[in-house]
Amino acid sequence: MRERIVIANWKMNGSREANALWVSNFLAEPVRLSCRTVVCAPFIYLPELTEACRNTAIEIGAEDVNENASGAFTGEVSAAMLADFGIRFAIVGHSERRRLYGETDNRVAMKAVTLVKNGIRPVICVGETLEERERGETPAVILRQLNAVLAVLKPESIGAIAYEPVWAIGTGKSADPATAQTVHAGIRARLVQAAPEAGKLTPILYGGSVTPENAASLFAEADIDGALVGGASLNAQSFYSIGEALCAARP
Ligand SMILES: O=C(CO)COP(=O)(O)O
Repeated sequence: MRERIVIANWKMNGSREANALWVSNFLAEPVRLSCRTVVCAPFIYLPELTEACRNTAIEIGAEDVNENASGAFTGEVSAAMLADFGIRFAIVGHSERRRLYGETDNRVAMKAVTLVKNGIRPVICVGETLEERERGETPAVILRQLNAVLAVLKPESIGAIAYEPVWAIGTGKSADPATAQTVHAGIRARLVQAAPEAGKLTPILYGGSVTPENAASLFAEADIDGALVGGASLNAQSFYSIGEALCAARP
């Protein structure tokens, strides 16, 4: 069976005090979620969060990584450094990184490779802009982003693919479940083409204005195996509710 995962992407939010409160609020929920639960946070908080979540159901991930092993890259963090702190997941290719910092498909693929080399599961984001969708380019854009990764990694090395339509991120306008499922099915088909067995097992997450209200309808779709949650993940109870919806949809 495919793994189910909910991932919080806190982006550039949080404080030591707010993070500690988040963890205690999440752990105060009486039932432990049966799906994998990951919190991706800014680099500086990762060691403290890792300690706070040791022996709990929460795993800690990074929001990005540098593609190089080490050297003169001022301000950057390598995969080996993340591994040194026991980090098991990292997001790469988030649309904010692609758009604001000019990350190319190839650079995203290199980041995924360095993570795998260091035993960290890459969560690879793909997604089209509104203009690309309106021009009917969604399948081609997703395939281009996915192919760059599949050129250097086998599907079994990919921790998860996250489909995040850029127009749905932070807008309150989630993709409707059928629209998301169509893209997820296309991603699944490409993964299976690359590896007939392993491709069936790669979790494909949806991200973009996921809330406790719309989560269940998204998770009812056959190829939506979880969520990458931004805004709603800043509230521990909301993020827990999204996890609950996933566990209920795929017991
Ligand atoms: O970018 C996202 C997660 O990586 C989605 O953000 P929102 O859930 O705030 O739309």
